[in-house]
Amino acid sequence: MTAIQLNDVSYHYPTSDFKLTIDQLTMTANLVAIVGQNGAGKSTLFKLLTGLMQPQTGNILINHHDLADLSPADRLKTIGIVFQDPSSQLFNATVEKEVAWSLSQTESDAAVIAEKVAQVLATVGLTDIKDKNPFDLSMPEKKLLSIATVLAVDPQIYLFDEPMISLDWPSQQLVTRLMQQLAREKHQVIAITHDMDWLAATFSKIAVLSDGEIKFEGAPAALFGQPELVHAVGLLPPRIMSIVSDVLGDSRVYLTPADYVAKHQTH
Ligand SMILES: Nc1ncnc2c1ncn2[C@@H]1O[C@H](COP(=O)(O)OP(=O)(O)OP(=O)(O)O)[C@@H](O)[C@H]1O
Repeated sequence: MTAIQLNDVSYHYPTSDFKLTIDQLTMTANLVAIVGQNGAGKSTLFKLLTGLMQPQTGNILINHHDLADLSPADRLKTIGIVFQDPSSQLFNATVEKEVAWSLSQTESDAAVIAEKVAQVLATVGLTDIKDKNPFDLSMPEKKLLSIATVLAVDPQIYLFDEPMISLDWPSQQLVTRLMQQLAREKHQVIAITHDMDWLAATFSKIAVLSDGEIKFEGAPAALFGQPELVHAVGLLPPRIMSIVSDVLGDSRVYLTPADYVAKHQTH
Protein backbone atom coordinates (compact mmCIF):
# COMPACT_ATOMS: atom_id res chain seq x y z
CA MET A 1 0.00 0.00 0.00
CA THR A 2 1.39 3.39 -1.00
CA ALA A 3 1.41 6.13 1.62
CA ILE A 4 1.66 9.79 0.69
CA GLN A 5 2.33 12.10 3.60
CA LEU A 6 2.46 15.88 3.51
CA ASN A 7 4.02 17.58 6.54
CA ASP A 8 3.83 21.36 7.08
CA VAL A 9 3.70 21.94 3.33
CA SER A 10 3.19 25.45 2.06
CA TYR A 11 3.35 27.03 -1.38
CA HIS A 12 2.85 30.67 -2.28
CA TYR A 13 2.85 31.88 -5.92
CA PRO A 14 5.12 34.92 -6.19
CA THR A 15 2.53 36.74 -8.32
CA SER A 16 -0.67 36.00 -6.36
CA ASP A 17 -2.06 36.24 -2.83
CA PHE A 18 -2.99 32.57 -2.82
CA LYS A 19 -1.18 30.33 -0.36
CA LEU A 20 -1.54 26.55 -0.01
CA THR A 21 -0.97 25.48 3.60
CA ILE A 22 -1.23 21.82 4.55
CA ASP A 23 -0.14 20.95 8.09
CA GLN A 24 -0.78 17.22 7.79
CA LEU A 25 -2.33 15.15 5.04
CA THR A 26 -1.89 11.40 4.79
CA MET A 27 -3.28 9.52 1.81
CA THR A 28 -3.24 5.74 2.02
CA ALA A 29 -6.55 4.80 0.39
CA ASN A 30 -6.48 3.45 -3.15
CA LEU A 31 -9.12 5.84 -4.51
CA VAL A 32 -8.84 9.39 -3.21
CA ALA A 33 -10.77 12.41 -4.50
CA ILE A 34 -9.56 15.98 -4.04
CA VAL A 35 -12.44 18.44 -4.13
CA GLY A 36 -13.06 22.13 -3.55
CA GLN A 37 -14.29 25.27 -5.25
CA ASN A 38 -12.49 26.92 -8.16
CA GLY A 39 -9.25 28.41 -6.90
CA ALA A 40 -9.19 26.27 -3.72
CA GLY A 41 -5.71 24.96 -4.56
CA LYS A 42 -6.38 21.49 -6.01
CA SER A 43 -4.15 21.84 -9.08
CA THR A 44 -1.46 23.49 -6.97
CA LEU A 45 -1.48 20.43 -4.72
CA PHE A 46 -1.17 18.18 -7.81
CA LYS A 47 1.79 20.21 -9.11
CA LEU A 48 3.51 19.69 -5.76
CA LEU A 49 2.70 15.96 -5.78
CA THR A 50 4.27 15.51 -9.23
CA GLY A 51 7.39 17.37 -8.17
CA LEU A 52 6.77 19.96 -10.95
CA MET A 53 6.89 22.54 -8.14
CA GLN A 54 8.66 22.27 -4.81
CA PRO A 55 6.98 23.25 -1.53
CA GLN A 56 8.53 26.32 0.06
CA THR A 57 8.26 24.72 3.50
CA GLY A 58 7.73 21.17 4.69
CA ASN A 59 8.06 17.94 2.76
CA ILE A 60 6.14 15.33 0.81
CA LEU A 61 6.96 11.73 1.67
CA ILE A 62 6.06 8.78 -0.53
CA ASN A 63 6.43 5.56 1.40
CA HIS A 64 8.65 7.51 3.83
CA HIS A 65 10.97 8.78 1.05
CA ASP A 66 11.15 12.49 0.34
CA LEU A 67 9.74 13.18 -3.14
CA ALA A 68 12.41 15.87 -3.62
CA ASP A 69 15.16 13.23 -3.35
CA LEU A 70 13.85 11.02 -6.19
CA SER A 71 15.71 11.04 -9.52
CA PRO A 72 13.61 12.22 -12.52
CA ALA A 73 13.22 8.60 -13.76
CA ASP A 74 12.23 7.33 -10.30
CA ARG A 75 9.75 10.18 -10.00
CA LEU A 76 8.11 9.17 -13.30
CA LYS A 77 7.83 5.58 -12.04
CA THR A 78 6.39 6.79 -8.75
CA ILE A 79 3.83 9.41 -9.84
CA GLY A 80 2.17 10.00 -13.20
CA ILE A 81 -0.33 12.73 -14.03
CA VAL A 82 -3.12 13.00 -16.56
CA PHE A 83 -3.71 16.71 -17.04
CA GLN A 84 -7.15 18.24 -17.46
CA ASP A 85 -6.25 19.47 -20.95
CA PRO A 86 -4.76 16.50 -22.81
CA SER A 87 -3.44 18.72 -25.64
CA SER A 88 -0.76 20.07 -23.32
CA GLN A 89 0.72 16.55 -23.03
CA LEU A 90 0.71 15.49 -26.72
CA PHE A 91 3.36 16.40 -29.30
CA ASN A 92 4.40 13.27 -31.25
CA ALA A 93 3.51 12.48 -34.89
CA THR A 94 1.31 9.46 -34.20
CA VAL A 95 -0.74 7.99 -31.38
CA GLU A 96 1.62 5.00 -31.20
CA LYS A 97 4.73 7.20 -31.09
CA GLU A 98 3.19 9.33 -28.36
CA VAL A 99 2.83 6.33 -26.04
CA ALA A 100 6.23 4.91 -27.04
CA TRP A 101 7.92 8.26 -26.31
CA SER A 102 6.38 8.36 -22.85
CA LEU A 103 7.56 4.85 -22.02
CA SER A 104 11.05 5.50 -23.47
CA GLN A 105 11.66 7.91 -20.55
CA THR A 106 11.85 4.92 -18.20
CA GLU A 107 12.45 1.90 -20.49
CA SER A 108 15.12 1.36 -23.15
CA ASP A 109 14.31 -2.13 -24.52
CA ALA A 110 12.55 -1.57 -27.89
CA ALA A 111 10.75 -4.94 -27.76
CA VAL A 112 9.38 -4.23 -24.28
CA ILE A 113 8.25 -0.77 -25.45
CA ALA A 114 6.49 -2.17 -28.55
CA GLU A 115 4.65 -4.82 -26.53
CA LYS A 116 3.57 -2.43 -23.80
CA VAL A 117 2.44 0.24 -26.30
CA ALA A 118 0.22 -2.30 -28.10
CA GLN A 119 -1.18 -3.45 -24.77
CA VAL A 120 -2.12 -0.02 -23.41
CA LEU A 121 -3.57 1.15 -26.74
CA ALA A 122 -5.83 -1.91 -26.64
CA THR A 123 -6.77 -1.15 -23.01
CA VAL A 124 -8.01 2.36 -23.89
CA GLY A 125 -9.50 1.26 -27.23
CA LEU A 126 -7.20 3.28 -29.51
CA THR A 127 -5.50 0.43 -31.44
CA ASP A 128 -7.40 1.16 -34.66
CA ILE A 129 -6.19 4.77 -34.74
CA LYS A 130 -2.59 4.17 -33.68
CA ASP A 131 -1.23 5.78 -36.88
CA LYS A 132 -3.29 8.95 -36.58
CA ASN A 133 -1.78 12.28 -35.61
CA PRO A 134 -2.80 13.05 -31.99
CA PHE A 135 -3.93 16.53 -33.04
CA ASP A 136 -6.52 15.00 -35.39
CA LEU A 137 -8.20 13.08 -32.56
CA SER A 138 -11.48 13.98 -30.88
CA MET A 139 -11.30 15.35 -27.33
CA PRO A 140 -12.26 12.02 -25.68
CA GLU A 141 -9.66 10.23 -27.84
CA LYS A 142 -6.98 12.78 -26.84
CA LYS A 143 -7.83 12.25 -23.20
CA LEU A 144 -7.68 8.46 -23.57
CA LEU A 145 -4.32 8.84 -25.33
CA SER A 146 -2.92 10.94 -22.50
CA ILE A 147 -4.14 8.26 -20.06
CA ALA A 148 -2.39 5.61 -22.23
CA THR A 149 0.91 7.52 -22.00
CA VAL A 150 0.74 7.25 -18.20
CA LEU A 151 -0.50 3.63 -18.20
CA ALA A 152 2.53 2.68 -20.31
CA VAL A 153 4.91 3.88 -17.59
CA ASP A 154 2.65 2.30 -14.94
CA PRO A 155 3.58 4.50 -11.97
CA GLN A 156 2.69 3.54 -8.40
CA ILE A 157 0.48 6.62 -8.07
CA TYR A 158 -1.85 8.03 -10.75
CA LEU A 159 -3.06 11.62 -10.56
CA PHE A 160 -6.09 12.51 -12.69
CA ASP A 161 -6.99 16.20 -12.95
CA GLU A 162 -10.73 16.32 -13.77
CA PRO A 163 -10.72 13.02 -15.70
CA MET A 164 -14.43 13.10 -16.58
CA ILE A 165 -14.28 16.50 -18.30
CA SER A 166 -14.57 16.36 -22.09
CA LEU A 167 -15.26 12.60 -22.09
CA ASP A 168 -18.40 11.15 -23.63
CA TRP A 169 -20.44 8.66 -21.58
CA PRO A 170 -18.79 5.43 -22.88
CA SER A 171 -15.33 6.95 -22.28
CA GLN A 172 -16.36 8.05 -18.78
CA GLN A 173 -17.36 4.48 -18.00
CA LEU A 174 -14.12 3.13 -19.50
CA VAL A 175 -11.97 5.53 -17.47
CA THR A 176 -13.90 4.85 -14.25
CA ARG A 177 -13.44 1.08 -14.72
CA LEU A 178 -9.76 1.63 -15.47
CA MET A 179 -9.28 3.68 -12.30
CA GLN A 180 -11.07 1.03 -10.23
CA GLN A 181 -8.92 -1.69 -11.77
CA LEU A 182 -5.73 0.27 -11.02
CA ALA A 183 -6.89 0.65 -7.42
CA ARG A 184 -7.56 -3.09 -7.19
CA GLU A 185 -4.05 -3.72 -8.49
CA LYS A 186 -2.75 -1.76 -5.46
CA HIS A 187 -2.03 1.47 -7.28
CA GLN A 188 -3.03 4.68 -5.63
CA VAL A 189 -5.43 6.72 -7.76
CA ILE A 190 -6.03 10.35 -6.82
CA ALA A 191 -8.45 12.49 -8.81
CA ILE A 192 -9.56 16.10 -8.75
CA THR A 193 -13.25 16.36 -9.49
CA HIS A 194 -16.24 18.68 -9.26
CA ASP A 195 -18.65 15.80 -9.98
CA MET A 196 -20.21 14.84 -6.63
CA ASP A 197 -22.32 11.98 -8.07
CA TRP A 198 -19.26 10.34 -9.59
CA LEU A 199 -17.25 10.98 -6.45
CA ALA A 200 -19.90 9.49 -4.14
CA ALA A 201 -20.17 6.37 -6.32
CA THR A 202 -16.45 5.83 -6.89
CA PHE A 203 -14.16 7.05 -4.11
CA SER A 204 -13.40 5.71 -0.63
CA LYS A 205 -11.69 8.82 0.69
CA ILE A 206 -12.10 12.55 0.07
CA ALA A 207 -9.88 15.49 0.92
CA VAL A 208 -11.65 18.86 0.76
CA LEU A 209 -9.61 21.98 0.04
CA SER A 210 -10.89 25.47 0.70
CA ASP A 211 -8.81 28.65 0.47
CA GLY A 212 -5.64 26.59 0.30
CA GLU A 213 -6.35 24.56 3.44
CA ILE A 214 -7.63 21.04 4.07
CA LYS A 215 -11.07 21.37 5.66
CA PHE A 216 -12.08 17.69 5.68
CA GLU A 217 -10.52 14.27 5.23
CA GLY A 218 -12.58 11.12 5.34
CA ALA A 219 -15.18 8.91 3.69
CA PRO A 220 -17.87 10.37 1.36
CA ALA A 221 -20.69 9.40 3.77
CA ALA A 222 -18.94 11.30 6.59
CA LEU A 223 -18.59 14.42 4.43
CA PHE A 224 -22.16 14.44 3.15
CA GLY A 225 -23.41 13.80 6.71
CA GLN A 226 -22.19 17.34 7.53
CA PRO A 227 -24.42 19.62 5.41
CA GLU A 228 -23.12 22.85 7.02
CA LEU A 229 -19.55 21.94 6.11
CA VAL A 230 -20.55 20.87 2.58
CA HIS A 231 -22.24 24.25 2.12
CA ALA A 232 -19.38 26.22 3.72
CA VAL A 233 -16.78 24.77 1.34
CA GLY A 234 -18.99 25.45 -1.68
CA LEU A 235 -19.92 21.85 -2.54
CA LEU A 236 -23.25 20.20 -3.27
CA PRO A 237 -24.39 16.79 -2.01
CA PRO A 238 -24.96 13.97 -4.54
CA ARG A 239 -28.14 14.61 -6.56
CA ILE A 240 -29.95 11.65 -4.99
CA MET A 241 -29.61 13.33 -1.57
CA SER A 242 -31.01 16.63 -2.87
CA ILE A 243 -33.93 14.89 -4.57
CA VAL A 244 -34.83 12.76 -1.55
CA SER A 245 -34.52 15.78 0.72
CA ASP A 246 -36.62 18.06 -1.55
CA VAL A 247 -39.30 15.51 -2.42
CA LEU A 248 -39.53 13.41 0.74
CA GLY A 249 -38.05 15.69 3.40
CA ASP A 250 -35.56 12.93 4.25
CA SER A 251 -32.19 14.51 5.00
CA ARG A 252 -30.21 11.32 5.58
CA VAL A 253 -27.08 10.45 3.58
CA TYR A 254 -27.55 8.62 0.29
CA LEU A 255 -24.50 8.33 -1.93
CA THR A 256 -26.15 6.79 -5.00
CA PRO A 257 -29.64 5.76 -6.15
CA ALA A 258 -28.60 2.16 -5.39
CA ASP A 259 -27.66 3.22 -1.86
CA TYR A 260 -31.15 4.73 -1.42
CA VAL A 261 -32.82 1.55 -2.67
CA ALA A 262 -30.64 -0.66 -0.44
CA LYS A 263 -31.51 1.41 2.65
CA HIS A 264 -35.25 1.22 1.89
CA GLN A 265 -35.59 -2.40 0.96
CA THR A 266 -38.16 -4.17 3.08
CA HIS A 267 -37.21 -7.62 4.23
N1 LIG B 1 0.99 30.00 -12.04
C1 LIG B 1 0.29 30.73 -11.18
N2 LIG B 1 0.70 31.97 -10.81
C2 LIG B 1 -0.01 32.71 -9.94
N3 LIG B 1 -1.15 32.30 -9.34
C3 LIG B 1 -1.61 31.08 -9.66
C4 LIG B 1 -0.92 30.24 -10.59
N4 LIG B 1 -1.61 29.08 -10.73
C5 LIG B 1 -2.68 29.20 -9.91
N5 LIG B 1 -2.68 30.38 -9.28
C6 LIG B 1 -3.67 30.87 -8.31
O1 LIG B 1 -3.66 30.00 -7.19
C7 LIG B 1 -4.99 29.77 -6.73
C8 LIG B 1 -5.25 28.28 -6.70
O2 LIG B 1 -5.27 27.79 -8.02
P1 LIG B 1 -5.47 26.26 -8.39
O3 LIG B 1 -5.36 26.14 -9.88
O4 LIG B 1 -4.57 25.42 -7.56
O5 LIG B 1 -6.99 26.04 -7.90
P2 LIG B 1 -7.98 24.84 -8.25
O6 LIG B 1 -8.62 24.45 -6.96
O7 LIG B 1 -7.27 23.79 -9.02
O8 LIG B 1 -9.06 25.58 -9.15
P3 LIG B 1 -9.93 25.03 -10.43
O9 LIG B 1 -11.01 24.14 -9.86
O10 LIG B 1 -10.49 26.28 -11.01
O11 LIG B 1 -8.99 24.31 -11.36
C9 LIG B 1 -5.91 30.55 -7.65
O12 LIG B 1 -6.23 31.77 -7.01
C10 LIG B 1 -5.08 30.79 -8.89
O13 LIG B 1 -5.43 32.02 -9.50
